[in-house]
Amino acid sequence: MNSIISWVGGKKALRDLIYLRMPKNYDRYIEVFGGGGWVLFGKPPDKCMEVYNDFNSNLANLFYCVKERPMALLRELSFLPLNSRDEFTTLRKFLAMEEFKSEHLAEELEIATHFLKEPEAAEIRDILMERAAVGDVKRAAAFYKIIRYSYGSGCTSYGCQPFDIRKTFTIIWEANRRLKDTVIENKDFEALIRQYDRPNAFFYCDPPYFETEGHYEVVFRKEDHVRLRDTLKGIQGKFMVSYNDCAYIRELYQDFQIEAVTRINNLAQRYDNGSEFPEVLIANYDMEERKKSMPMQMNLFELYGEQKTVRWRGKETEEEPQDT
Ligand SMILES: C[S@@+](CC[C@H](N)C(=O)[O-])C[C@H]1O[C@@H](n2cnc3c(N)ncnc32)[C@H](O)[C@@H]1O
Repeated sequence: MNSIISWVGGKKALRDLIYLRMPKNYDRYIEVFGGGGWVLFGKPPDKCMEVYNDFNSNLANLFYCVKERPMALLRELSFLPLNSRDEFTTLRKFLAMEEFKSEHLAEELEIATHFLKEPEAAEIRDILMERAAVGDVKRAAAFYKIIRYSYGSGCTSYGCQPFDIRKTFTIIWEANRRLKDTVIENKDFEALIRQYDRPNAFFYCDPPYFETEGHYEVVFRKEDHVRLRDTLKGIQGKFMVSYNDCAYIRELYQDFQIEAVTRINNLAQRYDNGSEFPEVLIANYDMEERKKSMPMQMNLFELYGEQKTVRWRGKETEEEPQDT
């Protein structure tokens, strides 16, 4: 199925290539940089443990509410018609907390600060803030509308295309069923990977692309690319990372299997028919293992957007001619 939202960097166009390159066996699937969750939504639920994570608390809260509070979310959405720029601006302010007042939260924080000494007070404040971050139906509805109505789902400018949000209710119900057994997390990638790492874990990582980090609300610095590589380097489980194809990322992951793939560039496609975007898939296991165990005709999948394969042999890499 499709995700309930478009998301900058969403992997709709790449996900068939990704499924083919996943490990044959794993007993927990963790989507570390969840975003719109396109890869997760496109595959049948894993029988094993499945985790969706994103450090953006609005996103994690939205998916949490779709999973746990679908009725309340739908009620909130149908009470909130939004078809004008003014309403869009109001919702943005609401999300930026400029107009968001949770009386109970404020009171709880005040009590914690008044009656406890530091560092205990800080610890309790963190717990309260973390709890407030998920399960907030009003915020989830506002965020969902912002995405649906903003230009290119970028959440910053009004898309000017009036449409009835109630038409999307069916997909919210579908998503509710799809997420039934999925754990929703709102953590920084390093804490998440450490928490879920086991020998049979599989982490799919789709971080902000190198030099396009600014497209997201959550700050991702250049050092974070190195921190991600270092975290993954030491894990017991398997990982796959998707990135834009560039020298910096190839150098950073030179000790792993790197495969070049291309997909249609959705934005450029509007102006330049047929434009493709070069990307890489990187893994600490053999990405061919699933394909090798499939019947020959499955290789038809590879006709989609594939340029060349770089095979990984320990530290040595070797370019192979294009698959035909
Ligand atoms: C390329 S997008 C993921 C797109 C997703 N795969 C999809 O198909 O929709 C990258 C995501 O990483 C999230 N992110 C940024 N910094 C993060 C961090 N430190 N830990 C976890 N997630 C982070 C962003 O909020 C963003 O949603």
